[in-house]
Amino acid sequence: MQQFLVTGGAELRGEVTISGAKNAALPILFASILSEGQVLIDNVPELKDIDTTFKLLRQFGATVERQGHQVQIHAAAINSYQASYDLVKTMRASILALGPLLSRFGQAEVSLPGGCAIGARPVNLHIDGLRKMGAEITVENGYIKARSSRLKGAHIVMDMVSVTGTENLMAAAVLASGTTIIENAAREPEVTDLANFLIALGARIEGAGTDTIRIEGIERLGGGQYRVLPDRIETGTFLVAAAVTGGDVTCRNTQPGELEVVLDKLREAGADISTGEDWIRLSMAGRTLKAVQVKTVPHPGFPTDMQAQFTVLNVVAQGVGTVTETIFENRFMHVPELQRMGARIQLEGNTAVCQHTEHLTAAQVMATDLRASASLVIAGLVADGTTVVDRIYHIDRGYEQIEHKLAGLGARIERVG
Ligand SMILES: CC(=O)N[C@H]1[C@@H](OP(=O)(O)OP(=O)(O)OC[C@H]2O[C@@H](n3ccc(=O)[nH]c3=O)[C@H](O)[C@@H]2O)O[C@H](CO)[C@@H](O)[C@@H]1O
Ligand SMILES: C=C(OP(=O)(O)O)C(=O)O
Repeated sequence: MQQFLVTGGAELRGEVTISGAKNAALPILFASILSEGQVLIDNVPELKDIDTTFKLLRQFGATVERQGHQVQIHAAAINSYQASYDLVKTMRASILALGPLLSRFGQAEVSLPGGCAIGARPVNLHIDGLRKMGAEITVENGYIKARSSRLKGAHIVMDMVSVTGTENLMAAAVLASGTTIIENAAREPEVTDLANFLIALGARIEGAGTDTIRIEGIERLGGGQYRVLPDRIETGTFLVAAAVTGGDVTCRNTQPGELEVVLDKLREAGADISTGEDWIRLSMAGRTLKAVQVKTVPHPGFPTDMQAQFTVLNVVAQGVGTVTETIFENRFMHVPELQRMGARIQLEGNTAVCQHTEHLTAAQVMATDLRASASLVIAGLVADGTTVVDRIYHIDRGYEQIEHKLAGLGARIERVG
């Protein structure tokens, strides 16, 4: 099994190019099933999760061709409607096949994704919404089995804000008959990106990015081209890495407007931040890093996908900081690993109370999920000695070439095994 060896002590300096957003590329790739034509998608990151999505799309019968960050998909001839457990278990976002398959072909069988390290992560909202649109759905032998004649537009009020739930229902509604209104919809930029992709293919969608989305169903969706938005979580991860190492890093090919809360928290932590249309520069320039209080909430609030990284920031910073997780019930698996590196963190319910730790020390630590892994790498960048991060297949799910990008900024990091 591969590991990262991270030797602490180097200040990160220089420029890094941000990849396309995993969490936008995944729903967009799955939603291309809705189109009878050829779809060309650009800025698709090279990630394990994207490879898994290609495998699923090919199993359904679509043709998928990738050239670097460009992907061409043709889903004219689908001949299988099943997303099997062996692939779904490696990537929960496979649930995003459900709405598009059902909406275009009237049938879908998707393995229940099950829980993961960060929580139970049920998919009841996806199922309830599709039922409201007329689907017959049973859950048997670990599979969601859905059938329908043409889906019908519906008024859906989501009980909770769900990102992939909103995406699945919005995508399904594109080919439904009549109008669908989704209330209490997720407002994440990735939801808006999916809507913009579908609109580029001819869909009629209004309100994406607000909590009420209105979709007028159409008969068929044509081909088209689209460019995936930059990854705001990858951007935030590099900015935190720059901040804790006392560095000066410019992220290129990103969108500052998607990261407002994260940038505000970094400024509050003492970083000097400047931005342009598609870049963000963070400079510590001898400034003192100060602990901050963060609480995860749906967009436009502080993203749960950034809390593990801010836990490390708070440990390195002066003072006492808190990180409160309100989205997932078990997203603190990085805490015991950071404690093994000497981090002074106490868990009080859903809050991690972080105290300034003068010296983090290298240790062998284990990645448990994607962002937890990123936080361990960041901790390794400031720890005394060489940290060994195990099970880095988690990090490969969502960070493109992280070791090369970090090394380009002066980090001492090596992939072994
Ligand atoms: C591929 C992708 O985009 N993943 C993101 C997506 O995950 P994902 O879309 O899976 O997360 P959700 O927004 O659905 O989850 C939010 C909360 O709603 C609950 N819930 C969700 C659906 C449901 O049917 N029932 C239910 O109870 C979840 O357990 C969780 O407590 O949004 C999360 C929250 O921003 C991010 O951390 C993930 O990176
Ligand atoms: C939790 C994440 O992804 P997923 O929903 O695919 O598990 C993430 O991107 O941090």
